[in-house]
Amino acid sequence: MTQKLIVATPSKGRLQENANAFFARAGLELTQGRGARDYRGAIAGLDGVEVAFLSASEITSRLARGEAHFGITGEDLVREEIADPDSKIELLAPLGFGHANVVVAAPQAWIDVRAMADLADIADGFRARHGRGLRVATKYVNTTRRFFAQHGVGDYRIVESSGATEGAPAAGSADLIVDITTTGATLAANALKVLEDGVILRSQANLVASLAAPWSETAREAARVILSRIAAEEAARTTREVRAALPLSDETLRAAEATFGARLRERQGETATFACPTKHAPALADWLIGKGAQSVTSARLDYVFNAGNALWGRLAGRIG
Ligand SMILES: Nc1ncnc2c1ncn2[C@@H]1O[C@H](COP(=O)(O)OP(=O)(O)OP(=O)(O)O)[C@@H](O)[C@H]1O
Ligand SMILES: O=P(O)(O)OC[C@H]1O[C@H](OP(=O)(O)OP(=O)(O)O)[C@H](O)[C@@H]1O
Ligand SMILES: [Mg+2]
Repeated sequence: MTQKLIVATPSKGRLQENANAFFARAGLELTQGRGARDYRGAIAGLDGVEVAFLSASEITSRLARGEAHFGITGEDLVREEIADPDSKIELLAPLGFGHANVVVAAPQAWIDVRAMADLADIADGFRARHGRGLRVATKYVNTTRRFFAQHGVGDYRIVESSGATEGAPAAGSADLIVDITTTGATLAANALKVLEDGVILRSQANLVASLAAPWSETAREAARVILSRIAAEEAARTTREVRAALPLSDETLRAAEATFGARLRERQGETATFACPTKHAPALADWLIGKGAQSVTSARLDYVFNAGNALWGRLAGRIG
């Protein structure tokens, strides 16, 4: 049987737009089935691929069950929803969007509680005074249990909350919360503060591969092609082709590489073309002018394909 490669991508929420842009940059055009409610699609020009449009949380559980080969989801969800993630999935690449911290936050009015150790200290007295233990509102149940155990906080109860978690302390349904935050605006609006050592995880969206999925020949070949495009786009984005005419000694070339990470790609007469990390291209240009170049150009590249495909190499090593 030819089992297609299933790629799961967010169909709603914070990650959707950025995930679409990520695939588009890599030259992978996602097409969606007829109705707007159809959650299945394809990638233009790639036969062995089926795309599933799902929520980030559903993507995570399908990766764990091996019902999708690739998925885009937040690391926070991977750590929360998958027991022993290292054996079930591979985080192939952080994607630079969907940044959010999972944090422990308490009412600002709790002036004696600044750090996790203070929380451990008040937990016992809290029961004596209030006749019950601390209540923590969260949807990150497993993450909370692990983190509280590491910090010696034992006497508490979790109140599961799937929405408007930040409102729970003011509403009286919990004493503190564990939730995700980016700007901190929602916490501030609810008069909550993050404990000093209360950042549990700095999360971002990742390209995740399932180790449990059926890796047929068809799925492998499609995965190899997709990962080579993704790697080529990433290499292009992080590289500039910098060109200048000037006399170049071996010593100058060595200095360009050592100082700016710029490697000579081609030389024609006095004109040299360097492949330079994007972040160092302006400094390299300055430096080349200092060495006698009259003008320096820097050009973007669409794709840089390399014979070795490190992303695929890593995945292939794990799926055997
Ligand atoms: N404020 C935020 N800023 C950036 N990324 C976030 C933010 N909130 C959540 N995320 C990331 O996006 C993931 C999905 O969250 P999002 O709120 O978009 O999901 P959703 O599809 O709306 O589902 P839910 O209804 O459970 O919130 C989170 O797990 C996290 O990785
Ligand atoms: O720190 P901030 O920038 O204020 O962001 C934090 C908020 O963003 C997310 O909610 P979202 O907007 O996704 O709504 P939801 O709770 O309905 O998912 C998260 O659950 C927080 O409530
Ligand atoms: Mg949300």
